[in-house]
Amino acid sequence: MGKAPEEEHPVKAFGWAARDTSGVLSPFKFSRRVTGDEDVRFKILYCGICHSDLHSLKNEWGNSTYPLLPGHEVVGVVTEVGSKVQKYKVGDRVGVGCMVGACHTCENCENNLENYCPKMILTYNSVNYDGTKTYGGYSDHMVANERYIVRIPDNLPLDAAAPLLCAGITTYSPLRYYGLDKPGTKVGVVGLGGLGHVAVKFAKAFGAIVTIISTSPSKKQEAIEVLGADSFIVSTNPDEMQAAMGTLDGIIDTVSAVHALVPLLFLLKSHGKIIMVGAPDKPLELPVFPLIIGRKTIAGSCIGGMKETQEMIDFAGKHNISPLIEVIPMDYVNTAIERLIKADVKYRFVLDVGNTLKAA
Ligand SMILES: NC(=O)c1ccc[n+]([C@@H]2O[C@H](COP(=O)([O-])OP(=O)(O)OC[C@H]3O[C@@H](n4cnc5c(N)ncnc54)[C@H](O)[C@@H]3O)[C@@H](O)[C@H]2O)c1
Ligand SMILES: [Zn+2]
Repeated sequence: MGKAPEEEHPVKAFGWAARDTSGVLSPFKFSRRVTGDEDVRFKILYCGICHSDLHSLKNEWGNSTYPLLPGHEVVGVVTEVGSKVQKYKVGDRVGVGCMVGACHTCENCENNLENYCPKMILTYNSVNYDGTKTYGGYSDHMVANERYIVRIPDNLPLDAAAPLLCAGITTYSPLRYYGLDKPGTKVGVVGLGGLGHVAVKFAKAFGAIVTIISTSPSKKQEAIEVLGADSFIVSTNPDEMQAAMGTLDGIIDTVSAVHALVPLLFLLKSHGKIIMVGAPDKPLELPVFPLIIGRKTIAGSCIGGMKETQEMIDFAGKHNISPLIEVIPMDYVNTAIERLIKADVKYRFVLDVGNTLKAA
């Protein structure tokens, strides 16, 4: 039997965790390590709620261990730094995204792609170098090696910057890697939630012509007037889908549940690509003929490396890209999760941890 979460490390910590697959969160006492030589400790002020938190809370991917304390869009202010920390000082505005560790010797790590390291340590529901569990950002403070700390640009509000640490990098990285970042490129975005709406903002900032493909006609006006999308297709409307056939260079697919790929393949030009970032818990159906005809690609992408994450958030600062958020108190978290299941959020819940997380 290992030690209780509260006794594992010297520094007391407090947050909200789920104890079982019901996913219901409640106050939870645990502990975090002392600030190591290369560590940055920060007080958490805000934490975004990603759909991955929901998948994990309810063990939809089959890999959850409990207690599970989610949160990987974590921002706050530095309270302590280790003696060898170079880049940060007390008072800096910083964040942590989906990872807090990797092997640092494999080919991916050497190429600044810690996100593809087989030994990547996730911010929560993962195992630390010392064998203890990782706990996420629905909590009072965080400690991480400075390599996994991101500096938040001065002009970005901290609450709205939080979602960039997952939703931001997860959409920025494939737009860049798959060449969908060129002015005039025709980019489709499927699923207008947390990831999707940020994908629209980045694609627009790159100069792309952006089409949203959504099941919800009610989102159209805002998508065009507020998010700046160039067009909006209702995926359940055959006429609109038919009219857009063969028009897109690439599609970022952020849908969190099982859905049809073939209608999306038909929207692509020849040589077009669909990049899957949404992570449904069950396999999607993929007939190959719509792929062969027109030499189309279906690919995937997982968050982004730390170097690219800093680049992404600096780009967001430069172009004033702020996710649209609904800031909520900590004790609203279970209601927020229920609303996220119904896609009832525009477009990201962000927990006001700093003002509303009360120690037991
Ligand atoms: N690849 C990665 O690195 C990565 C990173 C973060 C999140 N994710 C995954 O991306 C997905 C989206 O995350 P999010 O936080 O943006 O979620 P979200 O709930 O904010 O958005 C999901 C969107 O998908 C739409 N949707 C749901 N079911 C649908 C269906 N059957 N058909 C069409 N549209 C549907 C919803 O209306 C919503 O707009 C999740 O599966 C999440 O786990 C992956
Ligand atoms: Zn996420």
